[in-house]
Amino acid sequence: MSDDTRHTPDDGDLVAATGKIPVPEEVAEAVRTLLRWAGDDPTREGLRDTPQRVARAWKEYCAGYAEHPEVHLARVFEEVGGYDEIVLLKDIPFQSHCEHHMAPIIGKAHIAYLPRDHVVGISKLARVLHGFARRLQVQERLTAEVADCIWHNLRPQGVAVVIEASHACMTARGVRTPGVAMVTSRMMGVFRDDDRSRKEVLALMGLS
Ligand SMILES: Nc1nc2c(ncn2[C@@H]2O[C@H](COP(=O)(O)OP(=O)(O)OP(=O)(O)O)[C@@H](O)[C@H]2O)c(=O)[nH]1
Ligand SMILES: [Zn+2]
Repeated sequence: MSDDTRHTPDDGDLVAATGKIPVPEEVAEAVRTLLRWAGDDPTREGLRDTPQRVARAWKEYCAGYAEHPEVHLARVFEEVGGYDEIVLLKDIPFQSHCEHHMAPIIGKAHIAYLPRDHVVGISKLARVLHGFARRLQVQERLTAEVADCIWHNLRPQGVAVVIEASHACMTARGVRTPGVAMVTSRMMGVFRDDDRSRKEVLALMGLS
């Protein structure tokens, strides 16, 4: 018998062969417990692989815990022809999960800043958003974390973040009220201190 046939696959082999991370048995068992508690039979065929799927899905929903979103703001560009007006990334779709019910939060964000000397690659603002959104959140903290990250790492003259989202814990359960959007905002620097700048950025976001 060759070494290969006696070989027991380990975690590295599983990742290499399927691209899937291994799921610890205690995590799978926790999902089985939840399935039983919900009223179903985790041994029936359709649910047999569900614990692994659910566990991997949660790793994906919560991938932000393994990220440091500020790294996306490390590379800046200074040759912008003296551009010193608002930069806005509008209608960025995102998904998060509320920390109270672990239910989806689905919405869009508008992220703006007024540069000081340098700008950042525009995709990086969306990367910062997703880095914080892929965690268990409340919308207020998500809004604040995105704004603070840009403020402290880019050191711009102003930051404005507005998030509009619907919470499945309100639409699919509990009060069961669909069609409701929660709106949160964080204004920093000139957008907080200067009425004209704040009005300008809100108008660009289509919110006034
Ligand atoms: N402020 C805020 N509240 C949130 C967010 N996500 C969920 N919630 C709310 O968190 C609250 C938790 O309330 P609790 O009374 O502890 O939980 P509950 O009994 O399940 O509440 P109901 O959802 O009203 O049934 C609910 O009112 C949710 O709507 C969020 O991002 N921000
Ligand atoms: Zn919730």
